[in-house]
Amino acid sequence: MITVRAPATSANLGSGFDVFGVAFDRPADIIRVERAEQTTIDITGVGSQYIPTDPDANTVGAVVDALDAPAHIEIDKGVRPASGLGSSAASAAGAAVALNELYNRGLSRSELVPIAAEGEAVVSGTAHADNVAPSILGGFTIATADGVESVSTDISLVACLPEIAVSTRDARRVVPETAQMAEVVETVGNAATLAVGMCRGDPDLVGRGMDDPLVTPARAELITGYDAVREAAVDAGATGVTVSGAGPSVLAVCRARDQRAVGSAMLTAFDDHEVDARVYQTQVSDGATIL
Ligand SMILES: Nc1ncnc2c1ncn2[C@@H]1O[C@H](COP(=O)(O)OP(=O)(O)O)[C@@H](O)[C@H]1O
Ligand SMILES: N[C@@H](CCOP(=O)(O)O)C(=O)O
Repeated sequence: MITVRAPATSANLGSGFDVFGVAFDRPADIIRVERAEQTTIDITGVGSQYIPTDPDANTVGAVVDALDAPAHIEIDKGVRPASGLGSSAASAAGAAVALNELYNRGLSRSELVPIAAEGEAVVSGTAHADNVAPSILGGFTIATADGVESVSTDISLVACLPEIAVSTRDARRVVPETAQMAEVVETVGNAATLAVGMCRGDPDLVGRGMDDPLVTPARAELITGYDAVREAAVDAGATGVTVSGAGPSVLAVCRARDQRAVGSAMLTAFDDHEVDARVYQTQVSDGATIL
């Protein structure tokens, strides 16, 4: 049996829609795989009652197919589904790393990224790799059609997960189909600023680079209290705030010393809108680990 811990992730970071991602140190999914004639899936943990065990509907099933690696797969969910914290991706990433090991396929971590992304196509309709890339490789990742880059960095994060469910499939429907050239120019500038900030470990640059005039405003409408939560986080010291992935989690970047205050301010702002929430104080961390 092979056991893998695959972390939660936050995709987009505002200006890097479908491209940027970061790995968290927690929460995480634990994936256990054993060789079998036919693939079967058992699921426990947070939100497991909402996740299909049919391999054709679960993100790990697509990974089994892509690696031709039938197995009995146990998924212990630490990452709540429909959270904006890469729940479906954590399982797919963990399964890709575990099955590659179980069947000695010999693929590199980078080569496993497009394979795990096939799992995302099952649930969201698009094989976007911006969650599976950091869950497999760790760090800050840039995933494009031509490959994936990963940078280790020391950046503190706060993710606030409200008791609201937003499916990635639904949240992709609100993304505008066209953009004005001025919006494209602004987004390119912000994305470049963010990437430099990650390389330098500079929370001010990262926060400045998270602004996005295209996707985030449409997604924010799906999150009760988003504007108040954003404002509260900034007042408490966050250098940047955006929707985590497709939402409903809200992601803040800050200095380590401000993490507690930022988290507390975000919780209070959601509470003011009668939304229960929980907070993860985390930092950009390693990818999937074979235990
Ligand atoms: N292994 C899995 N883990 C989590 N969700 C899964 C898994 N397989 C399929 N799903 C489905 O994917 C959807 C959640 O994925 P998604 O909407 O992308 O949310 P998240 O942002 O948390 O990844 C749910 O409908 C869930 O049933
Ligand atoms: N780029 C995707 C990311 C979805 O992330 P998730 O954590 O919400 O699954 C998108 O924005 O649709």
